[in-house]
Amino acid sequence: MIPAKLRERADALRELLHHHAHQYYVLDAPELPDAEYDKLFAELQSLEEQHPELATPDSPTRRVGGKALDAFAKVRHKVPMLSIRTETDIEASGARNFDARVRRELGLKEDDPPIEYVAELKFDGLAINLRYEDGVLVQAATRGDGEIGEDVTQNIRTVGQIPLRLGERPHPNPPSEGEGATPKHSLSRLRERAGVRVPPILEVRGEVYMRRDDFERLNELQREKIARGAKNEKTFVNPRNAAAGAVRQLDPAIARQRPLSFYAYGWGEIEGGPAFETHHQLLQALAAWGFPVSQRTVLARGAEELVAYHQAVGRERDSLPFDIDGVVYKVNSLALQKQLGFVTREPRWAVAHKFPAQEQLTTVESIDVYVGRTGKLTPVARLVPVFVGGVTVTNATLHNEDEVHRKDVRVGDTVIVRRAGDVIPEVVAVVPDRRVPGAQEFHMPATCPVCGSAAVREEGEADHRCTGGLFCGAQRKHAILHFAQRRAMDIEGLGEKLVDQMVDAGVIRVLPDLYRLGLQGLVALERMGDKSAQNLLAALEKSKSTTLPRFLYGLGIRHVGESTARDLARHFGQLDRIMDASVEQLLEVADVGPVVAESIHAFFEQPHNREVIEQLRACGLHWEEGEPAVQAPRPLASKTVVLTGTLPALSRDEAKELLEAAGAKVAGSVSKKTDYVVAGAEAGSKLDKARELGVPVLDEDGLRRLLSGASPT
Ligand SMILES: NC(=O)c1ccc[n+]([C@@H]2O[C@H](COP(=O)([O-])OP(=O)(O)OC[C@H]3O[C@@H](n4cnc5c(N)ncnc54)[C@H](O)[C@@H]3O)[C@@H](O)[C@H]2O)c1
Ligand SMILES: [Zn+2]
Repeated sequence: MIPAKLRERADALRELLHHHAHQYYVLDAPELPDAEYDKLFAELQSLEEQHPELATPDSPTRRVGGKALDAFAKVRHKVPMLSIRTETDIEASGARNFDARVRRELGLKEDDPPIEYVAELKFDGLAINLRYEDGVLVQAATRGDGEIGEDVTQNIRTVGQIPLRLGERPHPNPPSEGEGATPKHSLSRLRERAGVRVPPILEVRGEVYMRRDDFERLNELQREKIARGAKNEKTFVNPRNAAAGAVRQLDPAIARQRPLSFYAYGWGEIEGGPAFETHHQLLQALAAWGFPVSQRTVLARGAEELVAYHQAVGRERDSLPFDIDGVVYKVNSLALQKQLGFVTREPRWAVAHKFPAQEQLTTVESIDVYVGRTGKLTPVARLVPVFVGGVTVTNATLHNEDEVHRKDVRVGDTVIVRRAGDVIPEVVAVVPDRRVPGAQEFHMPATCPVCGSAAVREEGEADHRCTGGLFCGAQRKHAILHFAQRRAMDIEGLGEKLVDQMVDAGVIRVLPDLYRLGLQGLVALERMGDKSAQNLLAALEKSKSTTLPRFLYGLGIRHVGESTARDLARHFGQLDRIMDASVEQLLEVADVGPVVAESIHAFFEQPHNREVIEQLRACGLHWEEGEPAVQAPRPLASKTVVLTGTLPALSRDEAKELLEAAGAKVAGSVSKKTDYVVAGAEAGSKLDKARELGVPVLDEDGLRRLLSGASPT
């Protein structure tokens, strides 16, 4: 009799695994990290092995993957698409266990020669079966439950690396360097061999995946869309998920925008064509026919070469441009593969040997806000330390306030953390049913946690920024470098290395410290010779005599580039007038819009920024000041004008320039908001529209009267 407790546990596990497999395979929306799923899976597997009476025919341990979605046409695979047994022991013994098992099953003795394997990367994407008839791609299908998959041909056709037609030319865009390029040697060798013609029926199997850089870019794009208020958009938790979502997308137009890649590693039905003896020969043929085959696929003899491969790939894993979750060993000889055969859902001749998981569960201890060198505020989750992607992670970025709210991350939450490659660790999702009661929603602070200046978020921007650029400790190095650059104060010899050194040594905290340092202070710096110190002092002295536009630009106010600095200087004449200008007054400057005006205003509103400017003046920085420019009359400010047809004397551009100089906005189409339409010869639909809406219509004379401020009619 099996204890009721065990039976209940097995039932509970099956239910849990069913749920999570459905989320993962069918909905592309996993709720748990793979490592967590694997743990539950292994627990059920061992329960069922110890008590075979517990097993049910529909147990997740007996099945491959998920179910095909009804939205897709179903494809019955000619040759089932199986799963691969996972060797969970991530140490060397994983490879040795597999080799020993294979040898045992083949009845080999200890002194029999080592078995030859093909060792491959285990790409973390989505398995696809590509069917070619007479060299033409006719169908692409997902694995589904292994027997029946989904027809995703339309979407797969958008993947550039998948050849649509074989044999005529090499595949259209071979991956650039390193990974993914078809091995040259095998290509040429195969071309020389006789009988490499493409079989009339050929099913190629491989992994559709998304490169990490493509994934990061895609998510960045998604975040921007969400920041701009797009509904129904989301970020993806990992490249596998993004790839699976793209392939199983009902709209091929969307699939086309998702950058996918492909590696071939196997085959299904093959009819006609050359005969192959080994897995490796077939891979080489696939490469010759134009499929991307990984250059990291190697032949290995015996267990120790598998161990070496596992270790070598493990070291390289972070620097690969895509995610892998392990390596796969396959018996090379097709005859031996046949002899070994299959168990329920997996071949006996292959095994997946995993690496440490790149996603793990942990808890958020606090959410801190980090200030970057340009003043950007980034919320960062401090985590209970967790081993993920091969290192211990203690914090993870949350990007920005919207991201925190969208993922709804709160202090105390259990979260999935991902660390892959050299990308900074990220909180990808919260596990909702593990939320502690009373967990508080996160809010971005209103002030910079480093310097206390106001933190603002501009319209249409996702990020909050510190406005205390001149004073903020986080922005110190950046502010000094910006100030010193050639187009600003032009302090020769004050480069990045020196600024790092000065700030790190604590001799410079704010800009004016530069001018107070003196020879002694400089020479005290490591690696600073007398001569360089003298030169730097001279450069600093020289920089004191500058111009208002240079100084303004050097302050590093957000959105104030060189040309805006010039416009501001010309318009106001004096620094104090700029510092005291209201947003409305700033808006009067040509080319200064609301965002720029707000930014300038916010900058000078920070007392610390003003202090720094006063100190700089006290250090002797000076420039010529002038009177504010007399503003040209702008009789057409806030008017909208539409031009149509050909005017007798003025070209379209000239008319536009005159109108804009008078403050008018020149629009491309007529609406109720249009104040005037200026119509010349052969005016078309715009003129009709103006009449229809009752918008006043002027000729060139009328335009001139309008520009002079007189009544146009
Ligand atoms: N997070 C969750 O909730 C959840 C749920 C279900 C499954 N999973 C994850 O899915 C995985 C298990 O399932 P599976 O059956 O899809 O895959 P698997 O681990 O059994 O491996 C088979 C798959 O590996 C892929 N593969 C990559 N490189 C290959 C190569 N060189 N040769 C052959 N195959 C290669 C193919 O897509 C193939 O279908 C586990 O990692 C599990 O954690 C996670
Ligand atoms: Zn700050």
